[in-house]
Amino acid sequence: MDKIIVKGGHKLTGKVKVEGAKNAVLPVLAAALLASEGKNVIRDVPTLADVSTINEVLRSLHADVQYYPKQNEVIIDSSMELSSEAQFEYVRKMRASILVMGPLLARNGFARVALPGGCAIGSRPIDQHLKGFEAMGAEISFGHGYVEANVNGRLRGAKIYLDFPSVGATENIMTAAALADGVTIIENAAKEPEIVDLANFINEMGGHIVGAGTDTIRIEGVATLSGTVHHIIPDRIEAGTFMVAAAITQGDVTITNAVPEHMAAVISKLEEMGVMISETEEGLRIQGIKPIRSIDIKTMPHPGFPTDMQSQMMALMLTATGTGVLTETVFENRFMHVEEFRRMNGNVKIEGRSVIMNGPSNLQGAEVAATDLRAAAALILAGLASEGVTRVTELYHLDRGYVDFHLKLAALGADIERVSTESSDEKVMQTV
Ligand SMILES: CC(=O)N[C@H]1[C@@H](OP(=O)(O)OP(=O)(O)OC[C@H]2O[C@@H](n3ccc(=O)[nH]c3=O)[C@H](O)[C@@H]2O)O[C@H](CO)[C@@H](O)[C@@H]1O
Ligand SMILES: C=C(OP(=O)(O)O)C(=O)O
Repeated sequence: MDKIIVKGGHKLTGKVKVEGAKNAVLPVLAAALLASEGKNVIRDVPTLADVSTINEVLRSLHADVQYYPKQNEVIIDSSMELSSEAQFEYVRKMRASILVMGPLLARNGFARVALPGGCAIGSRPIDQHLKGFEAMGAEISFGHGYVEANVNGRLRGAKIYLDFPSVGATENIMTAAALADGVTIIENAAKEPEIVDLANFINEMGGHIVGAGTDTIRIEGVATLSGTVHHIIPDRIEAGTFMVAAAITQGDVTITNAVPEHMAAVISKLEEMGVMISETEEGLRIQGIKPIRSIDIKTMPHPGFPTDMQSQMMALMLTATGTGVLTETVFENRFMHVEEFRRMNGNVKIEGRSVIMNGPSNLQGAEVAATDLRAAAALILAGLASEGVTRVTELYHLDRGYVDFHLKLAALGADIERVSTESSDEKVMQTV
């Protein structure tokens, strides 16, 4: 098992490039199954554990998947007859495996997918996905830990109102509707940039989708979709994570390949704390200052403040002066990292769906365990600003969503390394 060992107290400076977005590439790779002709070539694919997992899911469904991690490219041929079953071993590893359900139902008229169940951040039901499939004429049934959707003939276009703008439900319904008979309207749809990327990809395959990025999406079903070449958008959460890394070390970092329009809420909240942010020719420049001000934040669906930046922002808020309140409204249980921050001497307490911080905390290095992938990044960020050495374990969470995180931080000047727990390298760091 690996560990990241970070010694705090170094200002980060320099440039860092963000990868293609994890939350865009997973739905796009799942949606590639819609193509019954030609091959899909997906570019700017980040080399993440989740990408390997979705590739395995697609292969288990009999698609031909060629992965070229060094070229950041995946080529998928899904023109053959596809299997309809996504097994538990994949869905358990990665919830986004549920996103094959829409394409399979559209292509085969039948899909059987293991129920994802809960995870470290909440119960995460899929009722809104299923409500959409049902409205399009599918019959839903459950048994032996699987959910099945079955349609007699083709799916039919329908008007679907989502009770909550769920990202996954919007994506699954959009892919199912892309090959349905007639027009589907999704109301109260999710508006995340990753939804727009998916709609663009489907349109590049020959689909007819308008309105992605607004709360009403109109999908006119087509008879067939064909392979295309698609570039994945940059990862706004990875970019935000490096913005916090710059701010928490009072550093001066330029982030290249970020799309500022995708990050308005994060930029605005960092500026409210006193962090200086400017758009330069090279990218987004972040200059941290000390002291920074405490603020209040509430996570919301896009364009609100993203829940996937909540734990990283909490690390920064711990170093701010005054009282700050961070409220999580998207997931019911995304505060597992709070106890780990307390182990680092963070002055933080949970009250219902909010966390209250009285700062600045005098953060101290400690042994901590990542509880989900953003928590993994957040604990490392807190380590950058702590006195002494922090050791972060359970790094399989980090590997789901960050490419070479410690190497990128080291290139910016962080004192950080990743060791296997069997390694004696750690002893060298323990002397500091
Ligand atoms: C692979 C991917 O893109 N993951 C992202 C996606 O997850 P995901 O697509 O799972 O997130 P959703 O937007 O669907 O979930 C948001 C909330 O809605 C609830 N819900 C969702 C569906 C449903 O049918 N019923 C229901 O009650 C969930 O339990 C959760 O509380 O969006 C989340 C919210 O921005 C991000 O944190 C995840 O990083
Ligand atoms: C919660 C996340 O991802 P997933 O939906 O894949 O668990 C995330 O990216 O922070």
